[in-house]
Parts: sequence; C-alpha cells; structure tokens
Amino acid sequence: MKKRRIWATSPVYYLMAGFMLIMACLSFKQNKILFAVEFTVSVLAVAAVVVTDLHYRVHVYTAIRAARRVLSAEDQRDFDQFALPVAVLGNLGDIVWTNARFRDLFSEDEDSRGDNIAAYIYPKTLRQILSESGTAVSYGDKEFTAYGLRTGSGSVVYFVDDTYYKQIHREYREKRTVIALISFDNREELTRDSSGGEDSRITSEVEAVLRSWATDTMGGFLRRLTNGRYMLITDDLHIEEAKTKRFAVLDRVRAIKGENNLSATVSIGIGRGADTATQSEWHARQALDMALGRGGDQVAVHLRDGTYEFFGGLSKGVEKRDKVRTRVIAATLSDHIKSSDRVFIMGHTNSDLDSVGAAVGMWAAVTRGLECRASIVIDRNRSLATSLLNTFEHQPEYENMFITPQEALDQCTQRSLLIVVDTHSTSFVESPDVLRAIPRVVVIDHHRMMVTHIQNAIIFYHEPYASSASEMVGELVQYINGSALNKREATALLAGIMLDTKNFVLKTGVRTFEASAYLKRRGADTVEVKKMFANSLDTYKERSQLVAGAEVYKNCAIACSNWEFPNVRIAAAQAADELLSIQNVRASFVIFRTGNEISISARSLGDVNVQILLEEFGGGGHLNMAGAQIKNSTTSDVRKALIRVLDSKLAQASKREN
Ligand SMILES: Nc1ncnc2c1ncn2[C@@H]1O[C@@H]2COP(=O)(O)O[C@H]3[C@@H](O)[C@H](n4cnc5c(N)ncnc54)O[C@@H]3COP(=O)(O)O[C@H]2[C@H]1O
Ligand SMILES: [Mn+2]
Repeated sequence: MKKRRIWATSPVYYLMAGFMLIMACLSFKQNKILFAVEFTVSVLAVAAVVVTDLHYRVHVYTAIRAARRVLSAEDQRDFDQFALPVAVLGNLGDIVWTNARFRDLFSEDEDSRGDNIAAYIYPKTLRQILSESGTAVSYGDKEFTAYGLRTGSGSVVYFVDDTYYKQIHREYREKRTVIALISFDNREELTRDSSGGEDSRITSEVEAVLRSWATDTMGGFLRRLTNGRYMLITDDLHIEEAKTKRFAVLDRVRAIKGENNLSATVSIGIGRGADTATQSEWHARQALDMALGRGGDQVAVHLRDGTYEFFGGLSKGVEKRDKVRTRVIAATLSDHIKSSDRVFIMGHTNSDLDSVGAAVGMWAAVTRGLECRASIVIDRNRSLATSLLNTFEHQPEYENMFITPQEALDQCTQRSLLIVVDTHSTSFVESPDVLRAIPRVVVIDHHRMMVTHIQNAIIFYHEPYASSASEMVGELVQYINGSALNKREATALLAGIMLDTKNFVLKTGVRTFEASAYLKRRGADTVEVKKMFANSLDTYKERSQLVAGAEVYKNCAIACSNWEFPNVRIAAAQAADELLSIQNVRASFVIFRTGNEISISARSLGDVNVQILLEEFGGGGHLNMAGAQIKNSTTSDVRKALIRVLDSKLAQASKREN
C-alpha cells in the first residue's frame, strides 16, 4: 500500500519557477529589457523555492534531533514494543519518531520520519484529533480511532485498531430487519368496470413484479396481507441500495396497464432504523399512511429520528374516494358539533377564496343545519378573498360571523370545537395560537400530506384527490343538512372550487361537478364568482410586469419581484398561472416580497411535482400548485437557492420521459 505523499514544498512551485526561467530565456530575442526583468524575477523565484525547501528540511532534522534528546535510548526501546501504534510529532505535525507497531501498520518499513502526519489521517486533521477524544480514521483497509495529546514541543498521537468492531457494527446495521408495507393503490379503479378476469390478471401481474423485486433485488420475501396490501421483510442494506436506484420498482409497476390504459401504482411505507421488528412495522404503517396521503405512487421512508424521506409521487393519482366515507364523517362530525358549546372554523393564513368559501360553507352547516353557534376565525388584513368577505358585510344574519384570532382566544373554552379547513399544517393555519388553545380539532383538507401535520385531530378528513376544500365541504353539507346553504353561501363554495381548479381545468373530477351541481341547485351564481376574480387595473399591470420580467431556466419560468404593492400575492399567483401558458415551460415560480418574508408561488402542468420542490423551502401544496414562505432572506438569495434546488432535485421531481 502506498502512503499518500505530502510534499514540504510542492513540486508545482519548482515547475513554475523553472517554467518562468525558460520563458525569460525565450523572450531574449524579442526584447532585451523585458528579458532582463523576467530573468531577474525568475531567478529570485527559483531561489525562494529552494530556500523554503531547505529551511523545512533543516527544521525537520532539528526536530528529530530534539526528539532523540526527549526520549532516552531505553525509553525508545520500551516504547517501541508498545502494543498500539504511536507517532511523536513536531509542532507542525511532522513525524519525528514512530514505534514498531506504527511502522508495521502504516509505513511498511519505509521511514516515515519527516513526513507530515496529515498523509496518514487524511481527510481528518491533526487539530481535530487533538481536540476530540477519539477520532475515527481509516488507512488502507484498516480502521482506527485516533487519540492525541499535546506535549511541550509537539504532540503524540496513538491509534486503536478497531477494524473488527467497526465491521461488525456496520454489518449489524446493514443486516437489521426492515419491514415495508406495500399497497396496490388503484386496484379497484383499474378493474371497476371490467370482467373478473381482468381483475385477477392485473393483480397477479402487480404481485409478480413485487414478488420478484422482493426476492431478487431486495433479498427478502413478500407476504400478501388483505385487500391489495403486502408486507415485505428485508434488511437495511437492501433498502439503501434501492434508494440509490430511487425505487425503480415504482416504474415497473407503472408499466402495467389496465383496459383503459390506466397505469397501476403502488405505495410503499418503510420503517427504517427501528430497534425492534414491532417498531419497524409500526413505522412502516405510519409511512404508508403518509405516502397514501401524498397522492400515492410513491415510497415514504420513516427514519430513525422520526423524519421522512420520499421517492416518486409524480403521477396525478386517480380519483379514489367513496361516498360512504363522506357520509360516515358527516355523521361523526355532526355528533361532535352537537356536543360542543361553540364551534370555531379556521382556514390557512393569507386566506383565499377556497379557504374562506369552505369556512363559510361549514359555518352554514353548523349554524343553520345543526343550530349550533359558530364563528370563522380570520385575519382580514391578510386575506386575499376580500371581495368574498365584502359580500357578507353589513348583513344582519351574518353579524359576528367573522372574528379575529384574538377574539377567538378570548371566547373559546375547553368544550369548544375547532374545524380547520384547507390546510393540515400546524404552521400554515391562520392562527397557531388558536390551534393550541382548543383541544378538540377536526381537519378537512385536500393538500398533499406534509410531515408537519396536525396530530391528534379527532377527525382527520383528508382527501388528496379532491379538487378543493370547498368541494369537500360542499359534499359534507349535503349529508349534514341538504338545505342549510343559501344562495350567497353556495356562491362562496363555488368560488372556492373555481379558484382551485382554475375554472374546472385542473384536478377536476366527477365529484367536482357533482358538488358544483348541488351548489348550483342551491342558487350559486357563476357571474358573481367571475366578479370576485376581477382585478384592479393596478394589479393587472403589476402581474403583466412580473410575467414580462421572467427568465427561463431548465424549462422553468422564474420571475422575481423586489417591490411590494397591494395585492402582490394575487398578482404573483396569477402571474405564476399565466407563465405556464408559455411554450416549453413545464413549471413556473414567482418569487416576491411580502413584509419581512419572501414568498414563492409555484405552478406546473403536472409533469413536475412542485410540492416536492417547495418542500425544500418548508412549503407545500399540491403536485401542480404549491407555495412557500421564507423568513429573513432576500429575493435574490431565494432565487439562487431555487436554482440550486432545481439543479439537484428537478430530475427527481419530474416524470421520466419515456
Ligand atoms: N407554507 C406552506 N405550507 C403548506 N402549503 C402551502 C404553504 N404555502 C403555500 N401553500 C399552498 O400552496 C398552494 C399555492 O399557494 P399560492 O399562494 O401560490 O396560490 C394560492 C393563492 O395565492 C391563489 N390565489 C388566491 N386568490 C387568487 C385569485 N384571485 N386569482 C388567482 N389565484 C389566486 O390560489 C392558490 C390557492 O391554492 P391552495 O390554497 O389550494 O394551495 C396553496 C397553499 O395552500
Ligand atoms: Mn387555499
């Protein structure tokens, strides 16, 4: 084994000095004066390099002599027999003396005196070894823990060879049992209208892919549980390997197609780093819930520290809900509402038409449908839905419908109920204080599941396949009390649906139209909705400016705005929508300033998952519409960070071209 050589004076300096000298001689013919100057400089350079080198050699030599004086001949002999490798160093880290064991393990009889210790401990440094108690160092195929102590004129370093233990430790970690739970996401949807034969064909194809993956690639085995669920038992090393291939099994499953050319998809939850198999299975279950909550077709890995890693998740997901669940939730929710002294309803910060629309719908269901007292908690100054809020202004029947977070804190009791709509994140709600103050919480949301979701909700009604929170509330209301909504409230819900579907273009499913039809029957007015979307001329101009200033990077349009104006959020959201209509743009990002925060509004046409990209900034949302807010930063820093994220994550967040 060759040791890594560290030169006292880099040979590059010799070469450079020599090169300068040659260049000087070459210029002799052209210009005498230039030659004279160059020649003098290069001779000085050569001299400097030689002097430095000599100086260093002399230093090492004296250091070695000094060390001889420190250790007597007997000392040296005794130390030489010491079982651990030891090196005595001068104050620059140069080796002045080594014992036999050191020579055995490190230098193979070559004299290592005069070398710098850095050559043996790279990439660790001597300073590190001296300041820590035990530094892991590897040399060749051996592993050591190095300890150092400072002496009067240098230091002593000794090494404990723990190759064996480290190997066992690594093996133990790699061989640790890991349990993964797999769910065939869309078996029912794929085979709903087909013959029984089709069902068993697709199921057995998916099962064959999973089985071969489990045994051939993952070195484990697969067991079928009930209802399109499987359990895979494997070890940590194989999970690590599958990770580097980004769980290619997802693609293999996606290649299986049903009759109407729909792809089969699976979701996998993995419990990694658990101490026991029981714990691993529990973590796998949590991870699978997480994967399904984010739209399926992906892998969620639960790590030791309770965080998650995600892979895949690039398909839009098929509509997968059943009305039975909605009916059951409506019944349970009604019971909880009736047993509360008061109901508070709260959306997300910077509330928009969807969160206010859903809140208004819920308010009507509670007050008119169930005759309980309810209020909507909202910060009007931050709302983007002022046009909608104004339609409820100065109407006696809506008096005290909207209250501020402070009023809610004053009025709530331990028997109050909080219904959170259009978000499930603890930090993105209108008021985290209100969330903390009320013990019983119900969540109704349609965004892709975030890791920071509200825990311990008594009802967590989460449908990533629904177009909007308003659609979900529109369905619930029908089961709570079909005649609870009047024209104005139905219009508010319809506005929410139309905002989130961009007028029934994106994420629009069968049930979106069903809910809209119900709202229409209750008198919803589409012209009123259109009016709520109308902008002032100023907002329109600002939005055009944002679009005009955009740059395109890797097929992503990025626009930046440094100045703040009223309605900047709406202008930015609309600019992001609009940038998507430019040719070859797959995703758009608008970065803008709001108070002391920088916000990003991101959109995509569906083949880039912008939620995954904005998670890097602590944001969230959907596959094709997401947002994030960054504190204490500047637009140009955020732009740079975004470009970095695009460089490293865009490939992962985009569908592979095939
Ligand atoms: N820190 C965070 N954590 C978790 N999720 C986060 C987040 N920051 C943002 N999001 C989510 O990302 C989505 C996109 O936000 P954005 O503000 O760009 O876009 C918003 C909103 O600004 C925009 N919008 C509001 N009024 C509008 C109008 N009049 N015209 C057009 N767009 C409008 O429509 C979008 C509605 O999207 P939606 O509420 O479903 O989902 C939102 C938001 O809930
Ligand atoms: Mn919203």
